[in-house]
Amino acid sequence: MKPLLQPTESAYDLIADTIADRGYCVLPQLLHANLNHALHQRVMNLDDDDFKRAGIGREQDFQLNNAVRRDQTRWLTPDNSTDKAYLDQMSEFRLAINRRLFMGLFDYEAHYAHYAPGAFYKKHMDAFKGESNRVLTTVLYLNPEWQEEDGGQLLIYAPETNTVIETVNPNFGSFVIFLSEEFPHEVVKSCRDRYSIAGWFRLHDPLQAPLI
Ligand SMILES: O=C(O)CCC(=O)C(=O)O
Ligand SMILES: [Fe+2]
Repeated sequence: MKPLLQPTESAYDLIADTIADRGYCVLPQLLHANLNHALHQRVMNLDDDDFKRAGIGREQDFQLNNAVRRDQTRWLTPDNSTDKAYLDQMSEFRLAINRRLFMGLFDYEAHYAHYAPGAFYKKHMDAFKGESNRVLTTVLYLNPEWQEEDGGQLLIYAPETNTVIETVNPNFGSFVIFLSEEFPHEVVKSCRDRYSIAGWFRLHDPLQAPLI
């Protein structure tokens, strides 16, 4: 894919200010329309076999897993040109946020997620302080013509409470960013096939390979 111009510097300014202020940010659009469309094509062309049932942390217990989440996932890899275009864009995003917020974001990992009709992901945290190096979560939604009654909303809760502060419909091109260690969230039961890319910016883990 050709290099993409979006997002603009002023979009990054807005995102950084909002994260610094509230810890999360919901954008109706972020990426270039061509990239959103390419990612949509890509996820629609993946076979069921390409996806794996998602697990929770290191927990391998099927019953428990099944009660908490029912989505299927597949990691993005740079050997696919569309995945690479998205990962490159997120690399630019990472540097833009680091320049503004000095968060020291080191790398990024992301997977496509498919919620079949009836699938959900119960209230959870993406990371716990000191236990993980995931610090900033992103979600890009790839669902044209989503209707309120299709369900599948992302609910974001105020830190350490049962109060929903944001309800996000998984509309095509919408992009959500939140501090992984601060905000409990859940995906309510989806009545339609629901597609997204969930990703996490991480800090450097000093126990892993040393920095060169
Ligand atoms: O798809 C979403 O709206 C959120 C997914 C999520 O919470 C996760 O994969 O950890
Ligand atoms: Fe999550």
